[in-house]
Amino acid sequence: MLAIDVKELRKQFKVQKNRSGLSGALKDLFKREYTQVTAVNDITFQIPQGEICGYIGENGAGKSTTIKMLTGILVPTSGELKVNGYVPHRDREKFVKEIGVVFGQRSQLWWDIGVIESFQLLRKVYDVPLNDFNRRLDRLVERLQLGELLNRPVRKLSLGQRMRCELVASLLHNPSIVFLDEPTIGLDIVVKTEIRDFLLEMNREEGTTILLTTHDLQDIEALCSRVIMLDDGSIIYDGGLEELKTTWSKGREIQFQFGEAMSISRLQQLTGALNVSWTRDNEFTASLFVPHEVNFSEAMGAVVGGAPIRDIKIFETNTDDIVRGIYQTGSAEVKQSESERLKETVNEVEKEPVLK
Ligand SMILES: Nc1ncnc2c1ncn2[C@@H]1O[C@H](COP(=O)(O)OP(=O)(O)OP(=O)(O)O)[C@@H](O)[C@H]1O
Repeated sequence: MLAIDVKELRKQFKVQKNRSGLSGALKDLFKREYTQVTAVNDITFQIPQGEICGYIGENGAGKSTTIKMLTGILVPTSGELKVNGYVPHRDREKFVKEIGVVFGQRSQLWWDIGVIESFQLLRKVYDVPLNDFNRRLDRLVERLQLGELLNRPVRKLSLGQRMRCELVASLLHNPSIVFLDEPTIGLDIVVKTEIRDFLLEMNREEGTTILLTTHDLQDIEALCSRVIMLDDGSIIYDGGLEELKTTWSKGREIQFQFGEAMSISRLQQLTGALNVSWTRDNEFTASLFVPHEVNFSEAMGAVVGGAPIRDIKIFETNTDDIVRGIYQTGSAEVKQSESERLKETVNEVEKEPVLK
């Protein structure tokens, strides 16, 4: 059975229009006008059990709305949706026992009471047998080092401490699917790493399926083999993270610092017929973009063998840049070749006066 099975899922919100000015406000009083916002636009995807999948997109792309439908908080406008075989908004009572949810920006713990009391209340909500609860709580408390925090009220915890408690709260009933909406938001790198390690371990040992929403692509790199990317309510990419990186990074950039001044025509002479492109930073420094289809050592050898070199730096395109590029074009399909882009840069540089 699939953990998550979504077909043509859509969510539209009816939003009241506000007309401008006093007369507009008066008109609004007597006759309201509404407009439709399509937050999620006929998306289809499946997640097998035991997978950790990243769900990413710019602000307002529709991530939280999807998670809210998957967890039964919102009713879809149309489409089909099954989580562990249940229709979330219909089978809520049975369904909630199988899922854990963490909304990084909201707490499921009671603010003024001790953490342990919140956990005990959640045991009652989820109807967890006392022995199972105690066993699981002991393990989680030890693993996430919460021992000293259990009797403190939630309002007195730091953000990192609270987030570790939120995770425990979402896992006390041993769910097989966990939805994490920005679980590392605002945390320092130490706590982020602890949480990532814990999630990986839980996935490995217990086979827990995780759907993770985040703006921190290092969360995705550390945890997810697959990523679903959303733009304006539609899925624009669904596949492996490595595949996304190779398809989109297009190649590598080598920055050369030369021992003598180099003109753009001399640089181009060095690499001859190779399908690479140059960007000249100043008279002694230039960057060479080598697309994946060009042999990297051949390109490097052509330059090193033909000009005096002082220093070389090699840059891989990082995931943040790749994803930013996709967000900007709004599609993981339509893309301008990186080498074409860099050729344009060279043309612009050529037009500039040569630095002396
Ligand atoms: N209750 C609502 N009523 C009206 N519009 C809504 C409602 N909830 C969300 N929207 C709209 O739906 C769209 C998607 O919002 P959503 O919160 O799902 O995006 P998101 O990808 O989670 O963004 P963020 O990264 O900022 O949390 C936005 O245009 C938002 O304004």
